[in-house]
Amino acid sequence: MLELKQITKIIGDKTILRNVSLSLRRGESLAVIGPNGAGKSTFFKCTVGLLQPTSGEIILDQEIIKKNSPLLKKKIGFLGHESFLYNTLSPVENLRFYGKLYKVKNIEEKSQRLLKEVGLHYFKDIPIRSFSRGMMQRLAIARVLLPEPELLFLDEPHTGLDQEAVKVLNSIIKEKQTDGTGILLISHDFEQVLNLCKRVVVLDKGKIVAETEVVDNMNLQTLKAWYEKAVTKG
Ligand SMILES: Nc1ncnc2c1ncn2[C@@H]1O[C@H](COP(=O)(O)OP(=O)(O)OP(=O)(O)O)[C@@H](O)[C@H]1O
Repeated sequence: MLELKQITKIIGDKTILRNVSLSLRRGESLAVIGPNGAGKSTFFKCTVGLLQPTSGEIILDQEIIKKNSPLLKKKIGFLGHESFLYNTLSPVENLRFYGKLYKVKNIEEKSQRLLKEVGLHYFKDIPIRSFSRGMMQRLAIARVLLPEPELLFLDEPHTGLDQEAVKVLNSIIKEKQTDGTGILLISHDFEQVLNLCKRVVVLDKGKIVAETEVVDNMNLQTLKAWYEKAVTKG
């Protein structure tokens, strides 16, 4: 289980996150939504170990986590705004590279299976420089899944994707949920939030201002109305 306790991040003289506390269990799916500039990406970077919080604690399976901690690398798969893929390499070569970096066993077999799963099997040996955004994102997802993370953190993963790529991405996220993987989704897309998550928090001006369970009768309209109210209050 991941627990964030009173995370504050100050950069220069700007307080970007203020005492953010949250927890995420395996098999849970949590969305973080909020206006532009609310601090969502900074929150994401702190939780995946790319940024060190100014104060507060990140606890993963009872262990306090610091920036670049090996435990974070092992257990959390994250997909941020950068794909961390190499343009001159093919999908297979990219996965082989990351597989070695993360000491994955049976890299070749797992890579083939994942490339089929994300629909890139026919393009597996072509350098990715000519790939579309959707294809890149499919490969980025395969890269994240290769070490079989226990928690999957996704920052705006649907942005710029075509419908087919959205379908592939969502079916993978749902499959991982049923396998017990914890999902944290940062998104502007309320439809995807409703479709994929069971719990939603609103981050506004660096603070969590509201939280709700996604109940069965919640639709796009009720979610939006709840969000607007939370942001106006916050
Ligand atoms: N390295 C930095 N130095 C100074 N200010 C920063 C830095 N990173 C982020 N900020 C500021 O912190 C605030 C929150 O940024 P962040 O990118 O986390 O927000 P966000 O909610 O992800 O926004 P968006 O939805 O537009 O991506 C913004 O005002 C941003 O300009």
